[in-house]
Amino acid sequence: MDQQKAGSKQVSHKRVNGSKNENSTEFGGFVAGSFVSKYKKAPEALKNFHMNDAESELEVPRTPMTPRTSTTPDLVFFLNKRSYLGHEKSTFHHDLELDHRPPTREALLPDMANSYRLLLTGLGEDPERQGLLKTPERAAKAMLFFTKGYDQSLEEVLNNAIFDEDTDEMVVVKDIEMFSMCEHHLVPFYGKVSIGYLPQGKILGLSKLARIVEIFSRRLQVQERLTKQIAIAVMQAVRPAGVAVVIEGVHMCMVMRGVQKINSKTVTSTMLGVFRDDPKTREEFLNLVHSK
Ligand SMILES: Nc1nc2c(ncn2[C@@H]2O[C@H](COP(=O)(O)OP(=O)(O)OP(=O)(O)O)[C@@H](O)[C@H]2O)c(=O)[nH]1
Repeated sequence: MDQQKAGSKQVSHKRVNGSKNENSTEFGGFVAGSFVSKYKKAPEALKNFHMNDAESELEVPRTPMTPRTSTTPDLVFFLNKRSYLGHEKSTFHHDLELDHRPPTREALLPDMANSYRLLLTGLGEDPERQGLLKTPERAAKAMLFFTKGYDQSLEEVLNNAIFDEDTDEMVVVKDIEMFSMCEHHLVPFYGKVSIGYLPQGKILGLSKLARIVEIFSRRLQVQERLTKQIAIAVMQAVRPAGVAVVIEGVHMCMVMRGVQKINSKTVTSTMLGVFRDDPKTREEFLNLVHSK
């Protein structure tokens, strides 16, 4: 993953004419209703599952909140439908491509693989032919990797890499590579994320900005929500005077199928706090993002 981020650039730049507005963060506006109310119809195990406070605060409407199976044996049982397997017994444990911590969703793999087997049959393929024999398992693992962000929390990812620093200069990390999955077609969209914030006494470990991108991009997404979630997470992590996020994305659902526009790019932005209120601060950020 670190290799993946090798192309990202960090810029620290003095703020010019940026006025602070302590009361202007819009962060609270995105807080959605409780987890339980979203899963009213879910089985008991799911209803009783509690996200940690940090993550639930980050949720915006329509965000899928996949339970984190690592800490909830009952939930693993529910998802696995057959029996609860401790992680230590799982044959997938060392095989899974998740790099952030021991895999937690391996209990899903058999059911997911069966679904892929059905899919292959639906396509008119023979899942028993040699080339496809292991495809359902491979595809299931790949899908878990593409959505590994459901298994991550902001708190864990930040790992306390928040430092007291007497600075109010703009920090920008730009061109962070991003890979996500379109929630409408289950095909990838990818692009670059640029994040800026104006610290007020606290700064964030630089790599953590890229890790925040991973938490929210490795899910089923729409680009608008992804942009907003990243901004809110940075706001929550260091309570800066403002956060700006710009994403430029290419959606394979518009390239490989459908309207088939191979050169189109989608640009989304979220501006919070001083970036929203002060045009000069916003302009400074956008200039830094667009500079070579
Ligand atoms: N706003 C937004 N739309 C997205 C995103 N990803 C995919 N879409 C759109 O989701 C829409 C789904 O539209 P539908 O008409 O229900 O599906 P469809 O028949 O597959 O649409 P076409 O892609 O136009 O063929 C399409 O317009 C996609 O371009 C995203 O990140 N943000």
